[in-house]
Amino acid sequence: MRTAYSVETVRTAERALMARLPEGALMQRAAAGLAVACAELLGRVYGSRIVLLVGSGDNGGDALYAGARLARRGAGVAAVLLAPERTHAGGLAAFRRAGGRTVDPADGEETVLRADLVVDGIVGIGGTGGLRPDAERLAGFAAEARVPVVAVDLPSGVEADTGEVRGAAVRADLTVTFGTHKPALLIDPAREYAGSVRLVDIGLGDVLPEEPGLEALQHVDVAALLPVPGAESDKYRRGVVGIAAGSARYPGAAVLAVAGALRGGAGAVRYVGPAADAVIARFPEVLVSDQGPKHAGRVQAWVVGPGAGDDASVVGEVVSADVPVLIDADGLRLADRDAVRARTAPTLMTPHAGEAAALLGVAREEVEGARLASARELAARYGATVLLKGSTTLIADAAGGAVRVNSTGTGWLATAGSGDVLSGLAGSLLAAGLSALDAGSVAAYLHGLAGRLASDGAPVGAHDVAEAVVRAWRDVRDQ
Ligand SMILES: NC(=O)C1=CN([C@@H]2O[C@H](COP(=O)(O)OP(=O)(O)OC[C@H]3O[C@@H](n4cnc5c(N)ncnc54)[C@H](OP(=O)(O)O)[C@@H]3O)[C@@H](O)[C@H]2O)[C@@H](O)CC1
Ligand SMILES: Nc1ncnc2c1ncn2[C@@H]1O[C@H](COP(=O)(O)OP(=O)(O)O)[C@@H](O)[C@H]1O
Ligand SMILES: [K+]
Repeated sequence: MRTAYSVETVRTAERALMARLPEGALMQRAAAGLAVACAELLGRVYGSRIVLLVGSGDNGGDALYAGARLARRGAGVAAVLLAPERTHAGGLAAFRRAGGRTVDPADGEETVLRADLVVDGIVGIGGTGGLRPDAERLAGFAAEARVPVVAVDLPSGVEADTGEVRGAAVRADLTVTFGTHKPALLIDPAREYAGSVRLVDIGLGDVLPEEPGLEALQHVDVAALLPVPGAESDKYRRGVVGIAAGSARYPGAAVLAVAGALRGGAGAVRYVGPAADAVIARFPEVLVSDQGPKHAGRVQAWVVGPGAGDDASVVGEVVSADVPVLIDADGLRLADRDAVRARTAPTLMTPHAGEAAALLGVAREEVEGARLASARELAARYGATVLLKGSTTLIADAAGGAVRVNSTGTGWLATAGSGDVLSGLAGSLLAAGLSALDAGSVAAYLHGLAGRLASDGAPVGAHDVAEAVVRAWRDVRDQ
């Protein structure tokens, strides 16, 4: 499991750890890891030109100590000091002792343009808001120079706790982060600014609380959650998932949701709705009914909404069922909030940013810019687990606790109908007995991976993604 902690938690843990260690020890660990990462990126340290962008806090201190290490290995290291009189004193002294030179910000452009590597030590977890104008100017030179940029702890200018980017921020190729990931390194849009991320162990693990703010499942975690039939299993014990989806206008949504459901581990898939002919023609193994959900026979979970059109009665019937329910697409619009809140069995809602925005009464951009807060808010309002789709998918429980984040996907998944596959897949996992949080996060993980496998860098259709779920499943199982 990859985890991220909030700034407040990191600071508390750092204080606890620092109390046990000699002064400056943590910063030295951080700087040592940072220097190693820079050296690896450069390939050859001796004779290389490195420019440090140094802010007035400890983030700049890390950069200076790492710069000192690199200077001792023969690099030519220059530091552009944004606030010379408030620069980390110990770091600056060490940097100068090692032969590093300081540069006035006025000469920053020329220095940065000639660099082989730029180290962004402007601001880390102490930053708020986008970069200030003087810092933005320097970051602009680095972008212009097209040299590799290594961010210290975080790309400067992003909001550490939320992944929001409210103004200018550094775009890094690599971010070397200390002790633990910060939420911004896992959530878009900030995640995109971080480039690849390397975690340096500074000993924080022992003092961080058990529950993180954010967690990202890895192959091994997903493998442990996959439902596997035992010797005594039969199709009913494995779970039956009901799909109430599709309409005369959108029969394809039903087919795609069923396609996802067939690959999610349930023992049987029931379909109810007006697209039964299309479903059965494509998947003869599905039990179809043209009666409403109440008359469809027993299921262990329902999926309602994909391509459903305007039939609120079906959504109402499903929402009143006493089994786990996944609500997607049109179902989100049609579901009565009080009825959802009144449910006692788990509810998983799967909006994309536009649907979440409509439910929250805000603009789509607002949700896209503040994904974590939006997912949490929606979960609280509906008393449900919310899976917010997008380039990074977030899954938040109403009760709070760690929010799951998934980034296995690819932009190629932004194709019509791929969300329908996801809802069927997640519904099937719900029927197989996973909690809403686990079903949502395992489904997002497999769906994202399936998208990558199916696409391999080329366009895919949603049905390709559904078919590739089996390969994703095996890939996870065989890790
Ligand atoms: N604690 C530890 O044990 C360890 C901590 N470590 C390191 O310390 C970092 C945290 O250091 P920190 O607390 O000094 O804050 P930091 O991120 O340098 O920022 C504060 C400065 O930024 C400025 N500033 C703010 N916003 C800004 C903006 N938008 N644009 C521009 N500037 C802005 C602000 O200026 P001011 O408001 O004071 O004028 C202030 O001077 C952490 O990320 C990690 O790298 C590691 O060594 C491991 C051990
Ligand atoms: N840029 C992206 N990177 C990764 N995954 C994405 C991206 N854009 C969309 N997706 C994923 O593709 C799926 C699209 O679902 P959705 O928006 O509901 O589409 P549709 O309604 O057409 O089925 C979601 O699983 C979403 O997380
Ligand atoms: K930084």
